[in-house]
Amino acid sequence: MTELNITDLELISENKMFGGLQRVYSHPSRVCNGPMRFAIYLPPAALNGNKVPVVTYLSGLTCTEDNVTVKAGAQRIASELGLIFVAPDTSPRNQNIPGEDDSYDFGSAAGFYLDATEEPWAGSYNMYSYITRELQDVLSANFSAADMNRQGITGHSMGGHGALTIHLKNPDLFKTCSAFAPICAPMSCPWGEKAFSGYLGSDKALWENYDATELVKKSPSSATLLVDQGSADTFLVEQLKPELLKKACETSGQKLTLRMQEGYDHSYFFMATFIEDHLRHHLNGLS
Ligand SMILES: N[C@@H](CCC(=O)N[C@@H](CS)C(=O)NCC(=O)O)C(=O)O
Repeated sequence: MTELNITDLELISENKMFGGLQRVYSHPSRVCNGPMRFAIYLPPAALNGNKVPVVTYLSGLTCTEDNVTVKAGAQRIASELGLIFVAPDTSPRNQNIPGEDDSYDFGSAAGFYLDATEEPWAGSYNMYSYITRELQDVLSANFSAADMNRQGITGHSMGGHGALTIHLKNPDLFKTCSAFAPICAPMSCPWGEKAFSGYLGSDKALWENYDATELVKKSPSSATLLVDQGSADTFLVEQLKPELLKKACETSGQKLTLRMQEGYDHSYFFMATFIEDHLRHHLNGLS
C-alpha cells in the first residue's frame, strides 16, 4: 500500500490575476479522512523569489474555497500588498456519514473549525487540526515564498468564529486576526448550539474551548482584533452577537476594533467592500 502523503498536491486550476497566480489545489488529508481543496493566490512578489506574509481566510456556512476567491476581490489588494491569500474548503466532503448533506448548518460545508469528539464525526470533522497543522505542513512543503513566521487569519461568519478562536489559541502561529460578521459567541446562538452539541456532545467545558467570547475572557492575545459587522445583517441579533465579544474584550483587556458598518448585510458585497482594510490590518501587524 502506498503511504498517504498529505503534502502531495494536485493542481485543479490556475489563472493569472493581477500579475500573480490564482490556483486551486487538492491534496490527501489524514485528519479530514479524504481529499481537501484549498485556493491560494500567489502575488507577483511571491513569484519573484521573495518571502511574503500569508493570510488565511476561513469561509462561512454553505461555502467552498470558491466563494471568497470569486466574490471578495481580495487578489487585487493581495497583489499590491504582496500577500499570499489562502482559502481552504469549509469541511471534509463525501464521508458517507448519514445526514452529512441534509442541512446547511451542520455536516458538509459546516465544519465549524473544531475537532469533533462525537461519533460518527470524530474520524473526519477535524477542521481545527486541518487549519493549524496539516495545511501548515502543506504550505511550508510546497510554497517556499510563504513566510510561515508571518501569518494572519481572517474569515466570515462561521469562518470569523474560526479565525478568532484559532488566533486566540495560537497567537504565535497566526499573529494577526480579523473577522467579518463572525459568530462571536457560538455557545449562545442556534448555529453554535447545533454544531457544538452534534460535534462535541453535551459537555459545555469542551464548547468553551471553541467560543471566542469565552476564550477572550481566559486568554486574551496581544494583537488588536479587527471585526467588521454590517448593521443590516439579518443574522446579527440571533446568531452573531458582537456585543458579547465586545463586553468580554473590555473585561479582559483584549484590544478590539469593532466597526458597525451602517446598512451592510451578510453577503460578499460586504466582504468586497472591506477586504482591503482587513488585508492592510494584517500587513501592518506582520511587518
Ligand atoms: N443559506 C443560509 C445562509 C447561508 C449564508 O448566508 N452563508 C454565508 C456564510 S454564513 C455565505 O457566505 N454564503 C455564500 C455566498 O454568499 O457566496 C440561509 O439562507 O439562511
